[in-house]
Amino acid sequence: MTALLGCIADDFTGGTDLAGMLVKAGMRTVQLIGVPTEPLPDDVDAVVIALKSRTNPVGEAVAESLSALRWLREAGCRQFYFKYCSTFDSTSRGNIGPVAEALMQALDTDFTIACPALPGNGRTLYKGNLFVGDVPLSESGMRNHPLTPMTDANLVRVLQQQAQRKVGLVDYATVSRGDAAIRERFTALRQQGHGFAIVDALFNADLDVIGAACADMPLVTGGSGIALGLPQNFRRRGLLASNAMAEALPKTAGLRAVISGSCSMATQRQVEVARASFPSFNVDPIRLARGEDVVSAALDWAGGHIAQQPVLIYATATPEAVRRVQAELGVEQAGNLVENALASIARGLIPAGVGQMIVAGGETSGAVVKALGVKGLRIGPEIDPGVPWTRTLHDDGTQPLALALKSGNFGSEDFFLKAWDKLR
Ligand SMILES: Nc1ncnc2c1ncn2[C@@H]1O[C@H](COP(=O)(O)OP(=O)(O)O)[C@@H](O)[C@H]1O
Ligand SMILES: O=C(O)[C@@H](O)C(=O)COP(=O)(O)O
Repeated sequence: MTALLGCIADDFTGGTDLAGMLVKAGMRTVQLIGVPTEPLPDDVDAVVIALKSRTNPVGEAVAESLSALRWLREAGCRQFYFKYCSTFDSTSRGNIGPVAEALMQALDTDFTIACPALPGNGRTLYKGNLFVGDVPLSESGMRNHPLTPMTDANLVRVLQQQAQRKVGLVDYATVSRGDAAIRERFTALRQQGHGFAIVDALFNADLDVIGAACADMPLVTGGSGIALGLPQNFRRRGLLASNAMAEALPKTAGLRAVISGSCSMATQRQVEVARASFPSFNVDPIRLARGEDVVSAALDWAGGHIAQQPVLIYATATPEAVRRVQAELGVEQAGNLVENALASIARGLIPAGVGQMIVAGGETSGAVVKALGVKGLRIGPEIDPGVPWTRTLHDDGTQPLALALKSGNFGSEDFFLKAWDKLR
């Protein structure tokens, strides 16, 4: 059987978030890192190609996404999904608009939705405005994001800045009337020349209805939430069995480490809580910029602790501290220095016996997964909404690693403490 749903995620934590949702909805799912060269395993219903294209130059992001789409089409997928962040992380240049438009053109379709709603994690949309918990996006911690600060909550406006096609809205009054009403509104928007519909959603039940309304769309774009509504479309058509065992993973042994490069508010709190429970090492960007060998220092330090308990290695800092560092080093250089250092530390921890690793932060996860040479991930049980455990798929006979790629803003305060229990 070939895969039904082919997904392109713009970062690696976003990829596992999406893949975890699909597994929860009963699709056997693998996440592939970058555009693969090998054929797809055959016991798979959905495939997620995870790119690191969220903050790349637009041209690169478009080219990589198109190349992923080509592979997914050759693999026989019937519907395609472009996954971006539930907080719509992007800048006025993109990359959500330009990538979505390039995929639409390649798939010869002139209409799609854009819906980052994820009610389970507090991301809801009303009148086109994205809320994070109780506040509009622009008042949430995302306004201080190191790479993609989000300062406008109105997604019709945000997407319109990045897109050539007209952006319209399917508001909650329509969504609450069900999938037929949503489809009617799609038709009306399309006739008025819109290429995108931002779709309101407040509750998980809305995701099912919106998913049903998108059954015939060649391309759907959104956060991981909307994907929850898509497997049922395949089931209705007799293409997908109920797969209660979709999340089963073999056990993975080994020592435990947490690598955190996210500066999001949820991660700041998780780091604080974990620091009270296990040994921690701070990676300071200024020391990195001075050329100090922080990587070796971190690995030497870890060697002294890791046999007894999990270790935490983090660059996570407050918005004020990040601003100071960025003012001194520049946004890009600061980000790259930290990502490279954390990735080298993660690579050094494997020969030290680490077999279970949590990485916090989307860009950070991208850097770590690349440094570890991971080709793909089999998706397993959920730790918290949007964060599943995964198991690495290597093609070089290396020992598999249990890896949890945690999106910056996801997870409960005690995430780094409790996650290991799900591996028992
Ligand atoms: N102390 C710090 N100063 C400056 N930049 C940092 C610091 N710690 C981490 N970063 C950078 O901030 C960015 C965080 O992005 P990311 O890993 O995607 O986290 P999130 O998932 O929270 O968005 C990365 O590029 C990381 O290297
Ligand atoms: O949709 C989401 O919120 C996540 O899946 C995601 O993409 C988060 O990205 P990072 O915050 O950069 O980890």
